Amino acid sequence: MKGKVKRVDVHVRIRPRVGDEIERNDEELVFETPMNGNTLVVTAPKSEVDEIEYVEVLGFTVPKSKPKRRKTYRHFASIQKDISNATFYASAVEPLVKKTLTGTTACCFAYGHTGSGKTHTILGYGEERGMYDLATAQLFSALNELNEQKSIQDDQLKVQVRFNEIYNGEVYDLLNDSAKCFVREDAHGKIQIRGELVTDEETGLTKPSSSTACVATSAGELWDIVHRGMSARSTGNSNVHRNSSRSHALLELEIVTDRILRLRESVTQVEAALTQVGHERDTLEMDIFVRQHDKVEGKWVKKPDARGATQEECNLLLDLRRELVRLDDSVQSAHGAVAQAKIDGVECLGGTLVFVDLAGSEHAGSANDGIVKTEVEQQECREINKSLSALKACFRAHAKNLSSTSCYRGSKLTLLLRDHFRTPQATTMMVATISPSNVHGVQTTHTLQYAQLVGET
Ligand SMILES: Nc1ncnc2c1ncn2[C@@H]1O[C@H](COP(=O)(O)OP(=O)(O)OP(=O)(O)O)[C@@H](O)[C@H]1O
Repeated sequence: MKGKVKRVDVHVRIRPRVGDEIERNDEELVFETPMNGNTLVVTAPKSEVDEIEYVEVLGFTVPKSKPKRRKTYRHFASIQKDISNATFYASAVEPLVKKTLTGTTACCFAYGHTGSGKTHTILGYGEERGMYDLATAQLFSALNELNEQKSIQDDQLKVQVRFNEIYNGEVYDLLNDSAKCFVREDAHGKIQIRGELVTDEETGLTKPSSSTACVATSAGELWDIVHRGMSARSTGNSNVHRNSSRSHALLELEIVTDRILRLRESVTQVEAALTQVGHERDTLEMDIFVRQHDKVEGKWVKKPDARGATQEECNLLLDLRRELVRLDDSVQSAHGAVAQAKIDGVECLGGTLVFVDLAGSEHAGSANDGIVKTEVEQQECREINKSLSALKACFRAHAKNLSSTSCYRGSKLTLLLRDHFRTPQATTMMVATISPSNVHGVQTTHTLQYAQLVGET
């Protein structure tokens, strides 16, 4: 059932009936896959509401229009029914891990309504190993082989993990007790997730703490880190009582070495010093300016008797400006050292695999869809819709290789994904999970409509 490979591949995964669906003996939707398996035709079972009803319109008796029982969805890379996780992995995720091992970025999205099989696919259950597990096993098997040829400890390949949750337009660090984070663009246009401002006791420099990044040297260690994040996701923190099905979870796995991590830390240190000195210079220049001017009707007007800066101030300004130029050079060379270490290292260094578990598709309807919702739930709906629309626009930009970055500003989710999507040769796939039960027919329609829009990019 495999189809053509595109930059954004959408795989539909249909699970068997489970639990209540079997007990209630739910009727099943009929799935057909004509046209090389890229198209899915879904037919709902016939029911009483399908009996033709007649209504009076302008004095004429006409049949009442009904929602169609048979719907067609196109543009899928594959449609897979009742298959094991291992089979799904081999066809849809293994190629992404291979891409990561060439040093580029691969993103894997999971979308579907609550209970449709996202967790079963991504995390697995019991004997059924999930995508995280199978992917990390494949990653570490390749890294261990490469590490055997490396005698220097600093160059041993490891995996750096970041795990964040986006709920109601805010970002939370799942590896730091769900602490709230801030998304910023640094001076080089890179997206950074930052925590609160902290003062370094040794240097006295104030800098934002970065979001937690844990380093794993084996698949077992990585699995423990992922589990820690998953349990933070299900419990939330004391300030925010959120429901994981209404949030997006973003797990980033990057291939690194101690050498790269140390060089990056030195970049952060120099950048913090640059910011501090820049701040001192700006404050001094502003003090001089304010002393020389009066504010008249909202405008700054130079005082007739304004005196220039003192000799001491001039000297200090000169020193600060010289220091800024020196630090700017240091930042450039620190960045250069990181880039060089990547070039000197193995091909896979910097390769990144990103898993995104999207909010349940049942929350992506209209905030006022007739179902009674609290104000918080309506706000959650609006945020989910906003982020999914922005994501769709970014998939489109990604597929067309567009250079514009404006679509990524549409939501925190897309802002966090921006650098991944824009990595040269980055690839993306989405798994849309659905249940065969007719009871979930409406949610299945939502999932497939969104999946089709993404697939046609
Ligand atoms: N492909 C599958 N084969 C067999 N059972 C499955 C499959 N997918 C899901 N299930 C079963 O269906 C049930 C619901 O699946 P799962 O928990 O993965 O849904 P979910 O979409 O992650 O829901 P939630 O958003 O609540 O976490 C589970 O008992 C799971 O084992």
